[in-house]
Amino acid sequence: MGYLNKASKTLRQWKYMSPFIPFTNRITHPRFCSHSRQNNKEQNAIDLNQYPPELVRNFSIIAHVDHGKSTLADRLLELTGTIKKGHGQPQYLDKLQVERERGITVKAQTATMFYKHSINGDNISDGKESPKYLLNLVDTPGHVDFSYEVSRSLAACQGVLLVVDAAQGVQAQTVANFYLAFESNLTIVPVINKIDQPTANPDLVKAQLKSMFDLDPSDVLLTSAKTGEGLEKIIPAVIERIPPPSGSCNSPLRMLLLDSYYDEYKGVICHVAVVDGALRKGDKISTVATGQSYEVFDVGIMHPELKPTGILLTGQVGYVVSGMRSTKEARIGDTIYHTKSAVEPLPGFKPAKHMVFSGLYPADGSDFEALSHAIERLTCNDASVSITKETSTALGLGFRCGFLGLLHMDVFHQRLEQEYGAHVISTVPTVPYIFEYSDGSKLEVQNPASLPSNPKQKVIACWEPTVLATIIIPSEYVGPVITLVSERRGQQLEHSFIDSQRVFMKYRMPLREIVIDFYNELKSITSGYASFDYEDADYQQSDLVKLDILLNGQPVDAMATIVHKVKAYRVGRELVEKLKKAIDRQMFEISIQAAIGSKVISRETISALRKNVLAKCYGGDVSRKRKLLEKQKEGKKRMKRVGSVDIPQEAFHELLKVS
Ligand SMILES: Nc1nc2c(ncn2[C@@H]2O[C@H](COP(=O)(O)OP(=O)(O)OP(=O)(O)O)[C@@H](O)[C@H]2O)c(=O)[nH]1
Repeated sequence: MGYLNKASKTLRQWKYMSPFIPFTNRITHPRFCSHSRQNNKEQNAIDLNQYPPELVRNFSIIAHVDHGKSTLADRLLELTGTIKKGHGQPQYLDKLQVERERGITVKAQTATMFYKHSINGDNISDGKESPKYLLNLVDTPGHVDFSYEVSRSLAACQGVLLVVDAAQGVQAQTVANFYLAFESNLTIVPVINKIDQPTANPDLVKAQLKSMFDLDPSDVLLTSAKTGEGLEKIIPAVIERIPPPSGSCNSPLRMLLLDSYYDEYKGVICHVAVVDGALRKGDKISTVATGQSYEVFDVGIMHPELKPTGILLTGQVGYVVSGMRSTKEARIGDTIYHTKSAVEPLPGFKPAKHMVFSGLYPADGSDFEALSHAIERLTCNDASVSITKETSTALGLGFRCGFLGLLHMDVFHQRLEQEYGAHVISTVPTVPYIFEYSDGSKLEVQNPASLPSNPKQKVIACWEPTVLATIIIPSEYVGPVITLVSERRGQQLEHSFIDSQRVFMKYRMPLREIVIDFYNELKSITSGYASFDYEDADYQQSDLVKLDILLNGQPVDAMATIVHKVKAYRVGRELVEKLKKAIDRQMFEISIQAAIGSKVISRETISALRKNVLAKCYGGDVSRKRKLLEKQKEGKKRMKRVGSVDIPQEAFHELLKVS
């Protein structure tokens, strides 16, 4: 997290505080124009014509979570004068609330910097100045759920700074990110950061980098983004080791669409990398996906805020504002070209793979329209979520959403609540299963409720998605970790020592087993020392059953889940026990049952009793009584009535914890 997140947050805050100005009025609106006038001045200041591809370097900072990417990015921005010194430390107050609270980066951010440097004297002996380089830096998220952001960012780069914490050494996301960069043929500049820490052991980390990735210890840079030690060597290394972009200046324009978001004043803002040719303000451009033509109203760089330059040239990374009305028109990975000159599309990206699905319903059924609006706006800035409408007998109208992982799902919920004030109930996350029936038909199931409990056709086979999981731990925790992973049906594929104290393990595991609480458990049994990463693998055949939850004999579709047969009894019992604790006593007795088909496998009963919120309120303080009743009314908004049973929102949350 760092200044780059702050810059995008400021832009978004400004957007939400301002009254809506229709798109068509934006170009002539006084506020828009004064912004443009100011930007025109800046436009004069930066002439991108001075930066042919050989003076451009595009690089990402990649690392395991918390190894210091964003802090290092802040320091590089300060060093190049892109931001003022001192911005780096207190930036927390200005970041996205969700990122600040969790201390993680969620979205990759790009910034352009300028730096004077001479490579081996660069023939500047006859009094000429060192050439100035244009550097595009991309700060990426570290968490596994957002590795899609990392792989997209790498498409605009020719090299990476692979940052490793000097005390923690190589961790699971270091391995994953190294291979992402390596497979994309990028130049890797290894950086050992946090050398100021008392437990730092750079020599050990150098040895790990050599043994795991064959990186030469003499190429490793040592830094402390905190004290500033060693930072001066980073940019020269970027310029000298990372090659310039290789596109052709004389070919027709081809730009890769890296990301897009919606701004109420400017409309859709696309982040692009110019692969070939040049783009100018006023040009007519089209996208390969839609073929629609747009005029370029504004083009520039992120410095780190949007700075118009009127032009973007081969190898440069920047932003484009055209007449696009929705981010749906700006498909990430698409190729943009000059409308009149047809081009061969760029390879683009693999589409984001949704690993986890969950239902999202308004806590108060009458808020469906508001939730729908909030989701639509949020997905404009997070295109990696898939959304389809669905209906639940228990919860009414809602949405089935696909996420990149559980953290991504949590972040999406939190942003819906914090940025749009939407109160939602989410159903137990599930993974996409495949069921095959005796008539040969196959059904992909993203919502367990859609699977008939007593199907007409016999199920002859079920498949579940698996992942290749990487776990790195100190050797003393090997025993407990092996026990945990085998309880979660993992098959060991690899087990090796990184050095004398740490072990690298690779498993094939069912995705379902890691989405629910696996990482927390892994952290807790290893006193927080384990690091974990996964990539998706194939489907495997598995013995799966649908587990229904019934309240007073009525199945609650939103609580249905699919589990492995051997775990069904334990999961059924735990679900029923959790629900018993979470549902308040009501005026009548409530039976809670878990069932497979028509067979009940677990049951609990909540005895009848009215919860009297005024019970502890002695005497006649009317205002206090009123407050309690109001609070109860507010609480009821977050209740769902299934049949005659009121289910609090927390009951749905409790179900998320049963694996
Ligand atoms: N001692 C020390 N702490 C550092 C250094 N660099 C970063 N930190 C601290 O490490 C923590 C994580 O730093 P970030 O820059 O947010 O790490 P990150 O890799 O960007 O984290 P994610 O984006 O969530 O993956 C913060 O508390 C930083 O202040 C360093 O060189 N020395």
